[in-house]
Amino acid sequence: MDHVFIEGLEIEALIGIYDWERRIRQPLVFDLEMRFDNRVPAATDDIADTLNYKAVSKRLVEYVSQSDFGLVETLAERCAEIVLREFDVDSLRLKLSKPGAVRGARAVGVVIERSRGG
Ligand SMILES: Nc1nc2c(c(=O)[nH]1)N=C([C@H](O)[C@@H](O)CO)CN2
Repeated sequence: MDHVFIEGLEIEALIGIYDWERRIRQPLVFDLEMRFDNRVPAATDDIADTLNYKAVSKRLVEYVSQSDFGLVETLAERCAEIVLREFDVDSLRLKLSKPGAVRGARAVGVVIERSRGG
């Protein structure tokens, strides 16, 4: 099966469990792999037949920029729900990285895999 992907989408958000984190915005990086049959848009060459990665990115930027969760787990789950509900995607893999959150690590975060209806 094919995928459409978004790699390294950087969005600033209020995120974290510590008091100091509630007063600043931090960069987050999103990587998504969304299952989608690309044969139709390949045959028609029509953007209307695609899973439009620009539209998905725009929606995530809109949502994440105004979010204020404590855990990256919660934000990742909400983002996956939005993509599955609002776009023609049956399943996806989403990696949410929080760069610089742990000294010595380039990034920390979560990877989740979700499908419609489970
Ligand atoms: N599994 C998680 N562990 C931690 C989280 C988190 O969201 N999920 N968050 C923090 C702090 O906010 C941290 O990022 C501050 O450096 C710690 N552990």
